[in-house]
Amino acid sequence: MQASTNEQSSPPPLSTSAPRRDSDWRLFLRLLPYAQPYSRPLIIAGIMLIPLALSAALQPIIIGQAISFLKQEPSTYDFLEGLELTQGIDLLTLLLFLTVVVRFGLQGIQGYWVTKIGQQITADIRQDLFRHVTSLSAGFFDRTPVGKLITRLTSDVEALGDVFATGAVGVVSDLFSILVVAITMIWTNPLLGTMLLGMVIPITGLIIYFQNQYRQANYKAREELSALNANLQENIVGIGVVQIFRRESFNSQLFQTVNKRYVKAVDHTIFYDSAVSATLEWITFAAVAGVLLLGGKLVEQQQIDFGVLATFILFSQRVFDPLRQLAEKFTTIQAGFTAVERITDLMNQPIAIRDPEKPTLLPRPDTSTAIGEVKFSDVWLAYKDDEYVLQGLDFRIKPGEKVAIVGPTGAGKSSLIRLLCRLYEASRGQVLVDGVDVRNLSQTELRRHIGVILQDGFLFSGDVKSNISLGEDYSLAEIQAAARQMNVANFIEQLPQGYNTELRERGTNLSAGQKQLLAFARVAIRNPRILVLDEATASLDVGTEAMIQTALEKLLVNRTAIIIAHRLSTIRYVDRILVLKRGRLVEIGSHEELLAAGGVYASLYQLQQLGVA
Ligand SMILES: Nc1ncnc2c1ncn2[C@@H]1O[C@H](COP(=O)(O)OP(=O)(O)OP(=O)(O)O)[C@@H](O)[C@H]1O
Repeated sequence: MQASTNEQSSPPPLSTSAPRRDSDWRLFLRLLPYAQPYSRPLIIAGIMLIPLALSAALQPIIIGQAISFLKQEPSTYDFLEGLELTQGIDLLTLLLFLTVVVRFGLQGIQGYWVTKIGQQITADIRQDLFRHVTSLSAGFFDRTPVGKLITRLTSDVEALGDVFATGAVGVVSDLFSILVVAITMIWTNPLLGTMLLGMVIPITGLIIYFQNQYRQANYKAREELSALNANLQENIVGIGVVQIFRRESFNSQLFQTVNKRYVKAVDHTIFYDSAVSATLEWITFAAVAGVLLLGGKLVEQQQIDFGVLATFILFSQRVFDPLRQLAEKFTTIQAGFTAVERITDLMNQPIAIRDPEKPTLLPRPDTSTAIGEVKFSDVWLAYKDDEYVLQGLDFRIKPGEKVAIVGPTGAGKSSLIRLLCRLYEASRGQVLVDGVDVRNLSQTELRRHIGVILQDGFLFSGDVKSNISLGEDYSLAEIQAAARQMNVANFIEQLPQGYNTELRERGTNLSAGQKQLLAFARVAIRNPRILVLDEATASLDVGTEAMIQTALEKLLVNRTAIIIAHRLSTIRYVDRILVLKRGRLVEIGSHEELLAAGGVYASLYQLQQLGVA
């Protein structure tokens, strides 16, 4: 099977400056699958909107009726006629009180419910996003700054959560209220009703315009925030280098530039946010003035009563009330939509390296066949289109063989290992483990059988025990056995809480050698058939290195091993040496053979002997 193109070079990067803007409706639809599990409570919350909106629309009518009733106007409803003054007023007060109870009661319950569901939906999205991001290929992480990813996983998801938490999702009920109030107004007095609605429509248009502008500005602001976080993250992770090279003030200036860009972007969002609030402020007063002007004339001409006029003055506030509410929730909602855009952008990142539908299993060890064979068959790799960093690699490593890979820096040693572990996929050719193409194996199966020890043994925050087991089901006895085998048991037992001692994130409370030995124990417990060591013995003192060498010798027994080493003196014990140069395999042979051949290896060796390289 030959892969035709290099998959990892094709996926689009996370979008940056130019916002790819979807309509609100399409964004809303993307959220729907998350809402589905909560459809029942959401429908009940939706039904609650009906009495809520009705009571909002009824209140101005009841107050208008009270005025009409007091003035004994013809527009008084039939059921009030014939009642005594106190009786009628009591009845209307009771009705008003009922609408108030319905509104406050239901609004509270509905708000609580929706917020709670919203938080659950947000948590589901966060969980999905985490799962997706951790499945993305190494290529994606190579081109995406960590700070940007963290922003999307934290503050973007949080911005979405805020839509629910701040009750901004209540705009649905606000919009429904506008509809009910509009119908009631037309039914009460078509002329005044039409006039008020005539004002609502262009204002809604204006608000939509400002909303769009706000969204664009907000997208930009979020991008700048990502850049800010990426810069921060880089400085914190690289603090050692920053301080040693006295780059503090230079980096501070760089940070200031990013910081200023962020402030500028946020300024734009504030402008559109204020524009909406200001528009609604004056329109409400303009509407009351309009009703007074037109309504006053109608009263004069005795076309309507005072009660109706009072009803419409209240309506003119009520109809803009939901719009005002919308404006208040507007920032949160737009930030929420921006967040959905950015979250879906991340969700849409294709998972470049997938497990096959029907994965093959690696042959199990039995007495007749040895396991741990590695074969590269005409393998090419380009990180970027057509820039091949590995070219036509063709070799076979026998089960149990110890092979070193050497070559000048940038020759492609680490890239070769990435292909073997399928962190990247070959642009052309096949990588086979025990005769099976790595693309036909599940990643779990492949990586279970390859133990990798990197230069910097990364430690997770957690105790020593869990840093060896890495969440898999090993008993304490097994963990202790692995630690003993790798000469690290004594050290662990001397720690304050032994195997339960908490290690700090990135293992800064351990020395490089101790971290290395823990990494050995982590691999030893898994008993892989192939061992990969990437510069594992670099940067250690002589004593620790001796300890590591003994541990390593034990680890190498009955396993295939591939060792990348710069210091050629450390790899004399290997069976064969593969020499890479500019992505090509230029020499293969034992130490003695290669020295005798007088090629690349021999000159590298001589340079190292002289202490030049
Ligand atoms: N993620 C990547 N994206 C693009 N190019 C890369 C990437 N990783 C490595 N390269 C390029 O591929 C080439 C081989 O790199 P690789 O890290 O495999 O070399 P190496 O032999 O392991 O080097 P060193 O000994 O310095 O670790 C280099 O030219 C490098 O610039």
